[in-house]
Amino acid sequence: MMNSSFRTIVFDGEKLQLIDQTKLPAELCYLVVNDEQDAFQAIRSMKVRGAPAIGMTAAYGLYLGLRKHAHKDHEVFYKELYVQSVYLKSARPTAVNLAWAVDRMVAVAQRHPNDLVATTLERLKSEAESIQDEDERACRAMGVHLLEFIKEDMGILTHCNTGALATSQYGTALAGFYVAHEEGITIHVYADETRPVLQGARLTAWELQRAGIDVTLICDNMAATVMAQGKIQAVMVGADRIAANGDTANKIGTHQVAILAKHFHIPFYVVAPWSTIDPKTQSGLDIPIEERSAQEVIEWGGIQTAPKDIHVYNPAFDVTPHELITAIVTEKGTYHPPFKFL
Ligand SMILES: CSC[C@H]1O[C@H](OP(=O)(O)O)[C@H](O)[C@@H]1O
Repeated sequence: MMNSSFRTIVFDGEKLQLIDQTKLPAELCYLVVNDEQDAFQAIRSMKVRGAPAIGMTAAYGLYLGLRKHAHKDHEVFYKELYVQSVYLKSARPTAVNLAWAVDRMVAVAQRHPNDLVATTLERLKSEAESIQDEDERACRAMGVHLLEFIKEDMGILTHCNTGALATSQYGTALAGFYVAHEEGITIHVYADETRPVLQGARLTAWELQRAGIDVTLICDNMAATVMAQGKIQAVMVGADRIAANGDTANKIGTHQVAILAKHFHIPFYVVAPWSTIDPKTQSGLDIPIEERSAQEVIEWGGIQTAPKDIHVYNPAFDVTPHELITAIVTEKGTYHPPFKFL
């Protein structure tokens, strides 16, 4: 398994700790999550982010939140389970992994309606741990599958952060880079800085540099230039929700990278665990897109970078139409067009 020097989500059976990703790259520090409210805040404020990571955090948050109600009677406990699950799912709307993980926790309780509250709590704890264990295995498998598309000396452009910080270990698209590195394959990664929250600059650049993988940071508006210069042979990105027809919601700016890749005849790969596929969502038109605060756009680190009271539009994600996607790589294998996830 990957010899990463950090773990994004650490649960010791009692206490949940998360890397506070808003502090990176200046500081690597952990915050403690005590209950569902802490989990909600950590997700909403993007102290933890990345589709699989927010799902795992919500699962643990639900367990920790319900632990406070261990002494309540069965009916009250179940009511609390439903209230907390709805609350946690509302923290961020786009990444389906969040609702998927919470629904999986609720289903465990529903499967054993006659259990004592203490037994249900044990089941919830072990379900949250299973979600994390499965994510770790899925990430490694995605990395192995990606080797089919990664060749020696290749230049690969990525957008946002899809690494160990966004998952339990390895990541999704970045899993391919880590596995290639383990195999002794040299790659040259170009990381878009990813305005406005800078996941590429703050997180991807930090992770890959720390792992000894060759990474070059570029501003988002430089992607066409590096492609035109022949530096990029593949684009690999993650996903927050993949609709039944393959339309993919990912970090804002992904769609324009996909358009550029098509223009320059560069393959464009989406890499995500199976839990990111939402067969109930027919197409990208049905994916809810989170809009975030204007503050993210008009200031950075407390410094004003735009006129006060300027109109701001800040969608956190966009949808890449399936026609622009060369293949979708999951832990189960690689899917080529036409995509049909039922
Ligand atoms: C491995 S999924 C990563 C996914 O999450 C990002 O969004 P955010 O930082 O807002 O949580 C982005 O869309 C990535 O592709």
